[in-house]
Amino acid sequence: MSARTSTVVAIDGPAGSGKSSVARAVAQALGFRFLDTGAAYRAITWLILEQGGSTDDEATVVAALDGLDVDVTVDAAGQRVTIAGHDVTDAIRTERVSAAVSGVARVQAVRSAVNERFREIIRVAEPGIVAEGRDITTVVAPDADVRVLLTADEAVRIRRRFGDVGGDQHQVGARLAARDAADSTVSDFLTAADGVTVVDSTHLTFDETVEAIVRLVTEENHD
Ligand SMILES: Nc1ncnc2c1ncn2[C@@H]1O[C@H](COP(=O)(O)OP(=O)(O)O)[C@@H](O)[C@H]1O
Ligand SMILES: Nc1ccn([C@@H]2O[C@H](COP(=O)(O)OP(=O)(O)O)[C@@H](O)[C@H]2O)c(=O)n1
Repeated sequence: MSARTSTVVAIDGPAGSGKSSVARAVAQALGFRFLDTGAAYRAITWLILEQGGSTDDEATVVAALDGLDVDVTVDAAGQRVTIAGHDVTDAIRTERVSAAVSGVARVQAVRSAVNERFREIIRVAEPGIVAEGRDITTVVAPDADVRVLLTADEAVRIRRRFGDVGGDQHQVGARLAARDAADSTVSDFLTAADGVTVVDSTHLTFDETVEAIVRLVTEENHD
């Protein structure tokens, strides 16, 4: 038994599996906080691109950590991300950032720095928090009360992402697959670790997916 009184729900999974939208809805249903950890990696990526750098160059990525002032805040109104005082909540969602973010995520010094901040956010969250990303169930919060690997077939994930961003479906699919391939060399979010429950949303509606996870939390709290 941990001394923690709040409930921590950890969700990992590949791109387009529904992590951020489902996690946000689960948090709303339970009255919990919500943490989208990918936003921090995206913010650092945004900063490097803004400065004209390339995330392919590890030295550039490490240099961006020097004096880094990235803040992920979560309150009732949702999550805001600022970097060096700029609100980048919307700017970090562009395809340009998505295409470059894996270069930042593979740098261990970045992961250690952001994980420290995530753990602090999770530690103080009341009455609970839903945190989602690629390594929440395994590295950031392996002791979470409920740990979920949210999956869906790749074709379905591509269709969902295409529905959000539009453009050329073939290109959207190629980019999503390339990002998952790069990210999976860093974190294993394609197979469930011990004690992690797989929720496959391929044939579930959005609401059914949210309900499946809320049920896991409710069951855990009644144990
Ligand atoms: N079970 C589901 N059924 C249908 N659409 C879904 C489902 N889960 C998520 N979506 C939709 O798929 C899209 C991608 O979800 P998102 O939360 O951005 O995924 P991720 O954060 O894993 O990349 C969103 O438009 C979301 O509403
Ligand atoms: N816990 C996490 C979360 C995100 N990431 C990285 O951050 C990127 C953006 O994450 P995201 O959750 O916003 O991605 P989407 O699947 O929502 O597009 C991922 O492609 C990973 O490179 C990570 O390495 N570890």
